[in-house]
Amino acid sequence: MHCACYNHPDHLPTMVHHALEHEELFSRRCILVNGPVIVGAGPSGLAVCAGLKQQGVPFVILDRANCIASLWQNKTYDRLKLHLPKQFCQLPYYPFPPNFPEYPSKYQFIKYLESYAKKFEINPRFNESVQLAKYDETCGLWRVKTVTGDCEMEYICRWLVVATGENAEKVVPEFEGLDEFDGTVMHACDYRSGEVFEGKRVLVVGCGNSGMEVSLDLCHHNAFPSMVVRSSVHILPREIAGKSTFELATSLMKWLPLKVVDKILLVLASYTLGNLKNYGINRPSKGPLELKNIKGKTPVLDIGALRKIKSGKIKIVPGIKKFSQGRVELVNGANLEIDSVILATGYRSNVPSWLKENDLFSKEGMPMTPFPEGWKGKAGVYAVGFTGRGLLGASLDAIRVAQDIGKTWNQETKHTNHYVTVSCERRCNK
Ligand SMILES: Cc1cc2nc3c(=O)[nH]c(=O)nc-3n(C[C@H](O)[C@H](O)[C@H](O)COP(=O)(O)OP(=O)(O)OC[C@H]3O[C@@H](n4cnc5c(N)ncnc54)[C@H](O)[C@@H]3O)c2cc1C
Ligand SMILES: NC(=O)C1=CN([C@@H]2O[C@H](COP(=O)(O)OP(=O)(O)OC[C@H]3O[C@@H](n4cnc5c(N)ncnc54)[C@H](OP(=O)(O)O)[C@@H]3O)[C@@H](O)[C@H]2O)C=CC1
Ligand SMILES: O=C(O)C(=O)Cc1c[nH]c2ccccc12
Repeated sequence: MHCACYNHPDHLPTMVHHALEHEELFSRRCILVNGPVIVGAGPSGLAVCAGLKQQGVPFVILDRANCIASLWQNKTYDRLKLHLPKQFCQLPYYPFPPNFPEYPSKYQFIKYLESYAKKFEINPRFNESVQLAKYDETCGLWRVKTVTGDCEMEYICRWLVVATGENAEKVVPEFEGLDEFDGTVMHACDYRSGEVFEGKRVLVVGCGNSGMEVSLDLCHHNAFPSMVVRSSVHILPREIAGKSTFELATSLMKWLPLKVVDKILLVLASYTLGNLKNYGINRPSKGPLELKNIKGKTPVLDIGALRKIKSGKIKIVPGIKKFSQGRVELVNGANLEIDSVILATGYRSNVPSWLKENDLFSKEGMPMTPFPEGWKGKAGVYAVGFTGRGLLGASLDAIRVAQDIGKTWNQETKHTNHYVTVSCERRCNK
């Protein structure tokens, strides 16, 4: 079998060579990486790579998709714009172009990410899905197994950066009778535009930012959305008196405890939005920032859905009991005739399915230690972009991780000039 060694350092411990000469390892193509392997070429992975590039640390970055930022390119609706003002969404070392609007569109954001990858010469290996990553104590290195097309690969490296995101997989709950339902059923990640739903009665399940914005987009295309609010939700205006609510909250947090900031936000929200109970929307008992912190539930930043709710264009309905042909029965006993269902039921991390035996991630695939400490585990494993704080949190993680890896890498290379990149391809014994 083939064994390609990327940037193979001359003085790599001899243990590695022993490990390489062993059993099943050679049933697949194996690559020895001098530097970290980064899993995921979304904003988090790209930001880490930029930091590494600046310090001269070589790396390999992998993505299961055929492009960078696949969440943004392949799994979002056309009308999507960033929710937070641009200064909270740019990645480190390379700001947004000055002509970007306050809330860039997804196309502008993708274009920026593409120029980011180009600027830092980041060339991910695409269509390569990580199936398993495991720390091998015998050689003190990570083994990262991937599948690409019909081919299996194994990367061997000292550092592993997990950047697969909080939104790696769609959540699709089970509903009684949904297989009997004869209309279109799709998850919000497959929704592009309401054009194809014109004149249709659409049940939107879920009232997070996705549910709200899909419902709003359906209104723009003359469809008839009903949105399921099974529990409660915080809706905040995107701006208060012309100033971004997120920015306001961030500034207040510097001076006041979180619970006090939450109180202020709620007073301002009720002043600007009114009492939402009248429309069938209850607020959770915990405040918006507290809930985001403890449950990861993002408050809705309203960009127009609420007006449609108030005008009755978006109907609010309670939880679902069951589906049948052409209809849904709700927990209050009401029956609705519907043509289509859009599941805006959220996303989850996929880390537990591929990262084995580590001290960093919980069984839900999120860091066990809360922000800002959850970025570093033992034995060279790192997490980037799992802070529940969007792109800003990802950037902070990325800076820390790149610096931490860069420090060790450069310390070690100071003693020797051998860490120059020698790319070699060699045949293995088996
Ligand atoms: C609709 C939507 C809108 C959002 N808007 C905002 C916003 O305005 N502002 C904000 O701050 N945040 C926003 N977010 C949050 C979002 O999580 C971040 O914007 C950002 O995409 C996170 O970047 P990431 O690189 O951590 O994850 P992702 O962008 O999800 O990238 C992870 C990458 O990992 C790859 N991957 C996953 N599993 C594997 C595997 N096993 N092997 C190989 N590759 C793998 C995926 O293909 C993907 O390309 C939004 C999220 C959604 C869903
Ligand atoms: N423009 C932007 O910046 C946008 C950002 N986003 C971000 O993407 C991330 C994901 O958002 P989103 O996709 O909305 O997911 P969320 O996890 O925020 O929301 C999921 C929704 O689905 C509901 N739900 C789940 N299961 C069921 C069920 N069985 N029956 C009824 N309702 C159910 C939840 O209700 P419950 O609370 O009761 O569990 C909740 O309302 C968030 O961080 C969000 O901010 C999304 C869209 C646009
Ligand atoms: O994670 C998201 O989806 C965002 O839109 C960014 C975000 C991070 N932290 C928040 C707190 C309140 C509102 C939005 C966000």
